[in-house]
Amino acid sequence: MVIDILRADPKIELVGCIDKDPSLRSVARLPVLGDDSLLAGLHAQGIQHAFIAIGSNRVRQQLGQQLESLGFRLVSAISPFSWISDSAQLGDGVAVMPGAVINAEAKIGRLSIINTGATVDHECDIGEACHIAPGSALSGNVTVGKGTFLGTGTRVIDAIEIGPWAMVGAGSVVTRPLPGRCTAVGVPCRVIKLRTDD
Ligand SMILES: CC(=O)SCCNC(=O)CCNC(=O)[C@H](O)C(C)(C)COP(=O)(O)OP(=O)(O)OC[C@H]1O[C@@H](n2cnc3c(N)ncnc32)[C@H](O)[C@@H]1OP(=O)(O)O
Repeated sequence: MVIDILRADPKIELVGCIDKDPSLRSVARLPVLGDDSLLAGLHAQGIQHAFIAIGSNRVRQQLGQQLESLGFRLVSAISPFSWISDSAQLGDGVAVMPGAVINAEAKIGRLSIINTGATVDHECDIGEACHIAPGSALSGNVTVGKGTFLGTGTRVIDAIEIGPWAMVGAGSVVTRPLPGRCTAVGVPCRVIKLRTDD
């Protein structure tokens, strides 16, 4: 999906993917150049930009720090079929997939994913390395802490606060604040686990 979006951007020339699987030759017709050990050399050869297309919020956040410490700048992959308000603010390295809508004065933290058809309404504040899965709908003034995952079709009523590294099950309707590092599911959404991991 990210390759499709980046290919549609005339300012971007894709040179290849990095992957830890040595048997992988290409992804969506883009060659796999090798594993992470190539990164420093690629940067030295003049490749200045990278995008991290990894689903795990924690791994994406860690790789973001690693790439920036090597000197890469993180580009964003914004689908031309999404809609983003002029007054919204997006951090570096975000993915905004087709059909996503980001409304007025919303903030999207670096390395977050706003997936297919998800809507983030006015003045929402989404932290770093979050994933708002397909078809989710966040009403106005919702705050989502860093690293949090909202499963497919999550609904959140307005002005709710969800803590960092939370996991919200697909189809949940969040009507009360949720603590950090919880797993919560259902309609209405209830906490079923408090975790120590990210
Ligand atoms: C483009 C893309 O593909 S983006 C990826 C999109 N992916 C998703 O949206 C996946 C979302 N993931 C889920 O909903 C998962 O079920 C999770 C994260 C909530 C599961 O968390 P786990 O900690 O593994 O929970 P587990 O599977 O053990 O289930 C615990 C209980 O919650 C229930 N449960 C799990 N998910 C849900 C859900 N979405 N809604 C309601 N109940 C649920 C289970 O039935 C189980 O109930 P039981 O104890 O009565 O049997």
